[in-house]
Parts: sequence; C-alpha cells; structure tokens
Amino acid sequence: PHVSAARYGKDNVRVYKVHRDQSTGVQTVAEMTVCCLLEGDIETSYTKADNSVVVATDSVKNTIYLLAKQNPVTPPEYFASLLGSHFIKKYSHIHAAHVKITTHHWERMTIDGKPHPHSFVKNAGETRNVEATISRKDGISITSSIVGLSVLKSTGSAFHGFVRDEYTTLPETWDRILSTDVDAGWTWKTFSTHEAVKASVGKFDKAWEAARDITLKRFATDDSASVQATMYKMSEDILAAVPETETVTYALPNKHYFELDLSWHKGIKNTGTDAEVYVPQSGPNGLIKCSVSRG
Ligand SMILES: O=c1[nH]c(=O)c2nn[nH]c2[nH]1
Repeated sequence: PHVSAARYGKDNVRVYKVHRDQSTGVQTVAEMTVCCLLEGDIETSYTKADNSVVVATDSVKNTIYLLAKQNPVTPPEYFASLLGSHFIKKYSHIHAAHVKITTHHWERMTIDGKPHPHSFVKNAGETRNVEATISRKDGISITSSIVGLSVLKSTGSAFHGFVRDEYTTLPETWDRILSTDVDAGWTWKTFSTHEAVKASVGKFDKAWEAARDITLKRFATDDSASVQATMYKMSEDILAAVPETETVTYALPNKHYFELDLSWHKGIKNTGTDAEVYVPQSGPNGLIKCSVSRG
C-alpha cells in the first residue's frame, strides 16, 4: 500500500479582528473560522513516522493568527490566498495549501437612524465563505459562496408537467410556497499568483454583493416553474455580472410546506385556493443542484 492522497493542518481556527479608525472613532469588525490544510512531500510522516516533514498543526494555527495581525483579513478571498501562499513560500516541501474561510456577517446596528460606531448584529446562519487551493504548480483556484441564506416566497412558484406514472402521487400545483436555504458558489478563473489575487481585491466584495442581490431578486421575481428553472436564471445572471468567474454552482434544498386538509372538522376548507394553514416539513426535502459554466 502507499499514500494516495494526504493533507493535514488546523480546522476550526476562530479569528476576530477589529479595525479602529482613530479619526472617526468608527470601529469595524471581522469574524471568521479558518481551516488550513497542507499538502506536499509529507508521505513519510504517515509511512515512516518521520516527523521532520511535519509543520505542526499548532504552528499552522499560530501562522493564521500572526498573518491576521500583520495583514488585512478581508476580503476573505485575499486572506485565503495570502495564507496559502505563505506556506508554499516558506516550506519548499509543501506544494499546496487548502484554505477554507467561513466569515460571519456582523451587520452594523442602526441606532436612532444612525450607523452605530461599534455595535453589530448577526443575521442568524448566513455566512460568506471561500475555499481556495494555493498550489505551487497550478496557481490559485478560489470559489466564493453564500451559505445559509434562508428565503421563502408565499406564492409565485409552480410545479407541474412532471413525470406521472405508477410511482407518482404528488399533485400538480400552479401556486405553492417555495422556501430554501441558499448555497450559491462562484468559481473564479485561476489566479497565477497571490499578486494576481491582490490586483483583483476590489472585485471580491462586488461579486458577493452581486451574487446576493441576484439570488434574492430572481427568487422573488421569477414566476418559478421549478427550483431547477429559477436557479439556472440566477446562475446566468451571476456569470453575466461577474466576468472573472468561470462557473456558478447552486445547491438548493426544497423545504416543503404541505397543505393540511381540515375538512374532517365541519367541512372546513383549507386546501387549494382555500389553503392558509400549512405544515412546514423538516424532512424529507428536495435537493436541487446545478453548475452553470460559460459557453
Ligand atoms: O421545484 C421542484 N423540482 C423538483 O424536481 C421537484 N420534485 N418534487 N417537487 C419538486 N419541485
């Protein structure tokens, strides 16, 4: 037997950083959770108990905090690239670093109509993530994403015309609730070096804003024929809005709200156009995935 693949490092490294603007007194915060895994000529640490090739995971953790102190930690695409590039520059036997950053969205509070200088509130669950592979040989590949953005529309969604056979019980509908937890990702054209990432640093926040706005607008305004059809339109829009991206990927759970027949009680009408009370389902849920690429 031989080591066919290996990578190791530190996961769940929580980092908070504050920027204090002395002139205005405005403070800005960033909070993220980092996973940084290293890959390279490390097989002997597995096969021969040779620790001489091991940059300790504790040192990986220390490096994350040190680089966070010495450099900007936003946008997360920049910090992921900087962090990964550090390891392949510093250690000649490390040939790739795999960095995942989950950033937590502290939104500045508005108090008495004014943005508060140092108080923030967090939208439950929504994160902005980055997964980057920084490779000596292949350059820097970055995928950005929005995860955990829960949305619901109470109408404007239909699903009919699907396969009807001896396995089908689902009734067709022209008016249903649609709810999902958005997982939307966009893969950037490979960057040759960290300097190339740095040169594009202004593009990452704009892309995240565009992807989030597009997702919400299409979700709200598309007269949805299915999750599939709506997510494809979202993907087309993001590719058009962010020319430096190559592929857009969505994974959308279809979180079902079932109609509830109440007619057993004095003939109460609560289905079809009379439906008002529904039963939100925890599971099973649909899961619809797609990747849309250029050309
Ligand atoms: O939008 C939908 N897509 C599907 O594939 C599906 N299957 N059941 N309900 C569904 N809704």
